[in-house]
Amino acid sequence: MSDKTVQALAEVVGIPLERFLEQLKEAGLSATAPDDIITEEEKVKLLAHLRKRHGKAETDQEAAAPKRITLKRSTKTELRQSTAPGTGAKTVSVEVRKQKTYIKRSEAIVTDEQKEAERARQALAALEAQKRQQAAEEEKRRQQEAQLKAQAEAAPDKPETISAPAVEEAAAVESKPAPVEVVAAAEPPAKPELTEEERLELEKKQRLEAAVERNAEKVRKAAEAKQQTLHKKKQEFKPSRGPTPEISHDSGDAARRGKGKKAKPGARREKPEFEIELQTSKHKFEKPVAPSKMEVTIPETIIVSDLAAKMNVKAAEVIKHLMKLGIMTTINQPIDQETAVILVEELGHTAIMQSEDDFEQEMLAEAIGEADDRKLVARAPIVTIMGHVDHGKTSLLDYIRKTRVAAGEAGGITQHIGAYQVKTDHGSVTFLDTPGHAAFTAMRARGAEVTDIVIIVVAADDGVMPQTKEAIEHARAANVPIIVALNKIDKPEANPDRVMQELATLNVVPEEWGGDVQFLKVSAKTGVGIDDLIESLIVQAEVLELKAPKEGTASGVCIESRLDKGRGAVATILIQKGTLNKGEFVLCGHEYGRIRAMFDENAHAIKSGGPSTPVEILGLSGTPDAGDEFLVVQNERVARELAAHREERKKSTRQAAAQASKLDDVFSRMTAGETATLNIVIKTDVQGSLEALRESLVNLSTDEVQVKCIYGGVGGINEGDANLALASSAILIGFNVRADAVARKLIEEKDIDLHYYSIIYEAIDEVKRAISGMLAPEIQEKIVGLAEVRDVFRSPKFGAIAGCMVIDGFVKRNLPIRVLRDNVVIFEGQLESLRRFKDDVNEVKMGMECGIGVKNYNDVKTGDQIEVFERIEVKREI
Ligand SMILES: Nc1nc2c(ncn2[C@@H]2O[C@H](COP(=O)(O)OP(=O)(O)OP(=O)(O)O)[C@@H](O)[C@H]2O)c(=O)[nH]1
Repeated sequence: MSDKTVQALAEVVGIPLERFLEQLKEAGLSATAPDDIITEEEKVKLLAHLRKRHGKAETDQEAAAPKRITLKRSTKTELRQSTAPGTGAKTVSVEVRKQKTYIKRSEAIVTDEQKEAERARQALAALEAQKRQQAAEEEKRRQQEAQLKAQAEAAPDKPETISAPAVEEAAAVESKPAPVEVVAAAEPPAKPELTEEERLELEKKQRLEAAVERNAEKVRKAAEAKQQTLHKKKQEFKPSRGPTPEISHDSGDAARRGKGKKAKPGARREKPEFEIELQTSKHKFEKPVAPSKMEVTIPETIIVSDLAAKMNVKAAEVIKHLMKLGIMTTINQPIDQETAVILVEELGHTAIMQSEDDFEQEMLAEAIGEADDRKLVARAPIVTIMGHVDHGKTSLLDYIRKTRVAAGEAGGITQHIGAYQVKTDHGSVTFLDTPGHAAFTAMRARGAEVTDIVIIVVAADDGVMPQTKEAIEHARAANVPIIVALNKIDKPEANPDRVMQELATLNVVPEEWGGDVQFLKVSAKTGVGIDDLIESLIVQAEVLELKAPKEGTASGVCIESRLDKGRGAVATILIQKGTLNKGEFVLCGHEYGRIRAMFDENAHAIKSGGPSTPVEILGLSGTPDAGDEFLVVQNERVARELAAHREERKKSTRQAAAQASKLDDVFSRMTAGETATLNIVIKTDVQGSLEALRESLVNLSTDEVQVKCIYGGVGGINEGDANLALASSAILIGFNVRADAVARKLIEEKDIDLHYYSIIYEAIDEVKRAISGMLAPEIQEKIVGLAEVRDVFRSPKFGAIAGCMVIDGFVKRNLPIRVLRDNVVIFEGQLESLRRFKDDVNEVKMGMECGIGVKNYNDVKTGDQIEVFERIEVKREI
């Protein structure tokens, strides 16, 4: 818009010039003469002034009107109230005050937003009015120009006529409406001032509206889509879902009818939105149309229910499939990895075989955090002393400890921690102070191959004895080099040569006779030859090139542990690798903890220990077993998790671990090319049977399988025998002997394959069948009960009657029995009588007392055991 003079503008808006000039003055503009130019800015200023004047008046008017009226009313009433009987009525006056506030509706409902919208609307209207005004002005101007042009063309020399239109215009101005209306008409052009501040707001508003519109569109589309999906799903599920629309319809009715009543479940579905919600949530799970294929990780053994859970199927389903595979299981039974893999693949999934050690290895890698490529240094040999009873094992250990370890110690021997280290000029030797092969084998059975060298102590005055043989066999089974100490050499009756000969017959041949075993003549009493013995140990260690890393985190094995009243769990551990420091977190078996304190064998507190050092540690959560492996871990979390994992693994692999030493498995292992050796541990009642049985069984060896007698002995089966069988993956054969209680527990726990025989041919036949794979129907003996003889009564009518307590299973009148003395079978036969008190009975159960008369046997003694057994035919399957 172009700038105009005051006069021209007064004419345009139709206001007399004087009044216009007055208004300009009021607005504070500089223009005072009719010919002064009014700029755009000034126009805006003027109109703002005019609008202000107009608006204020309105506001004042409105302000005068009341916006809220509050009415108050109070009413007073009297109440007559009767009190206690006979006291008359009481009058209470009650005043009720009511207050009501009326708010002017327009005021009440005009919110800020509405005000805003109103303002924007006004601004918009002003703009439009301004536009219209401009268009009208333009039109008028054009008309005037056209008129002037026409006049100029008609009389070009008559300038007076030019004023004529101006007069007309002035007259027209005079006839213009009242000034108020002028102001009103003039107001729209004044609106541009509003746009300065409010245009932004207007734009904002417009943007907002556009956004709202867009959003509304989106919501509409989403709702449509939802509706369509819902419809589609309804169509899909209609046959199985039943009359959903009807339900919805009914529910609507129910809701309408039952307002205020207890709503029926369907009644809540009145709102369509909610119905959509409900329906969609119902159909969130889409029924899979194709079987889903998943990857199932399978550990070495897995419980049926766990496997089912991994495949998202019911356990019954897994059991059913296992039955199809010919395997009868229960929900809590473990199955081996191979079976599980077959099953998983049959069900269409992918099986991933996972080693139990995988997790442990991962955890250990995290725990140790370093590859074992550490620098190796020479370490002290770890020595175990074995031998027959009273041949001087303890004396030898004591002598060495006294003279070597305690030398220089003020109080002499301080304590026994299960191991100690001896320092010599040539090097150190670590002795495990747990004499006897039982402890040695027990450690081995737990998988701890700790010992580097075994010293077999043989009393030179006594010679080779049963336990000497056992010790030799145990050392051989462990593949550990032997050094023989011919002890008690100080005794006049000592005859080392004879002992050497005896040992030679056992294939322990002295070096001086061309063999490979060092023999040393010693005396644990006088100390003769002890230095030489230690030197031999060091030489042997050098030959073995015993090395271990000295740097880095420590690992090793637990030698022994105990619970101390004041100190808690105390464990002696032998460090095999690295350096152990006080304050580190260790995991030992399934115990763990931070080393609170560490001591050497002299009870001196120490801060660290290197390879082959035995130390006593405090701080473990419990007492680990001898033979448990220990290692340093980074933190308690790793220690705890690994401990829990080990505990779990111990449970689940108990059965699987022992399967390797089953007689039944020999043939399958042979054909699978896995092993060609059948290890046997034999215990018999007499030496004669042992020799006969051992020879017969060893002679069964073929080109394909070698039957190896790890150990044979006379007497009942004890814990050591069971441990040896376990450590050597051997089967246990008891010929006319039985396992004692401790051994039985171990056999049961570790599922060691134990076979009892009373006829040599039976034993030979069974082993023969096992290694040739001939699986004939088998008569198996099953021990059903065991009774202990507590007292023996003599009766003239029945002979000897054993007063017994049934300690296991049950005793049945008509089943065959055996009488055992010191776990050796001394009689086999039948029961003559079975009585409870004075009544003859057929069966007596565990925990009950009874009187047993053994047919044709009167030599029953207190402490004997009566074993009841039955023979059952077992159909064997390939
Ligand atoms: N004269 C003599 N006696 C010895 C010698 N060594 C041990 N003895 C004695 O032999 C007996 C048994 O010795 P121990 O050290 O208890 O024998 P052990 O092999 O440890 O016996 P167990 O622990 O029962 O298996 C003790 O009375 C010792 O004093 C020795 O070199 N010379």
